[in-house]
Amino acid sequence: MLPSHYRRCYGCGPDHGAGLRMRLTVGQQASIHAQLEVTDDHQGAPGLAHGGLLACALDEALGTVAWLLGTPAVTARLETEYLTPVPVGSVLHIHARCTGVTGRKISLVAEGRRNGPTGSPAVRATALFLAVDLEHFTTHGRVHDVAQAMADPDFDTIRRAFGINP
Ligand SMILES: CCCCC/C=C\C/C=C\C/C=C\C/C=C\CCCC(=O)SCCNC(=O)CCNC(=O)[C@H](O)C(C)(C)COP(=O)(O)OP(=O)(O)OC[C@H]1O[C@@H](n2cnc3c(N)ncnc32)[C@H](O)[C@@H]1OP(=O)(O)O
Repeated sequence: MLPSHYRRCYGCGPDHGAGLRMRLTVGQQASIHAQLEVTDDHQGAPGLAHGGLLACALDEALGTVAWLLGTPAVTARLETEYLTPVPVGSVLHIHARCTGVTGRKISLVAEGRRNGPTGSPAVRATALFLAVDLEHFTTHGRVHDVAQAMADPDFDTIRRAFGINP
């Protein structure tokens, strides 16, 4: 299981009061498994998950795959296909993987399945991430949030990302 890359991240941060609190685990090669429990707070229509929120959950898993490759990266493009509605109370089993790297460009795909990791896909995403350096965050982020993130005792590990399954 990977640690959160930022304690106040909406997708994975343990210190985000209203976030998704996703837990992400490393799969084979450059891939990530994650689960999203769809709750009352995630509705877009009565009893159904909001599509943008599902895209967010896939984005989180996709970004974590890029992080596994040893570099922070940001979403440049994210295309989502919604195949079946996802009711409140479902657990979405997400698998995201890298399909190729060209220079700074990282191509990725993800699927979210209901009723277990081998259930039929409810949502799919194709994404392009761009590898960035730390200055991307220090230049664009709000100053006091950046300072707080850099004061995290785990910051050195976070900025280096991971060399799992190299
Ligand atoms: C200090 C505290 C730091 C704490 C954090 C530290 C580490 C954490 C890092 C990672 C976290 C780990 C896990 C992540 C989990 C979740 C992730 C969520 C991810 C997000 O939620 S993240 C937010 C949304 N995201 C943005 O906020 C991006 C805004 N955006 C930009 O910041 C720029 O736009 C950027 C950087 C994307 C590119 O800008 P740039 O100047 O670097 O690159 P440039 O434009 O030169 O493009 C180079 C080549 O990419 C092609 N290209 C570019 N964009 C394209 C597109 N859209 N479609 C197709 N091709 C595209 C060009 O066509 C060219 O291609 P070619 O080389 O072939 O010509």
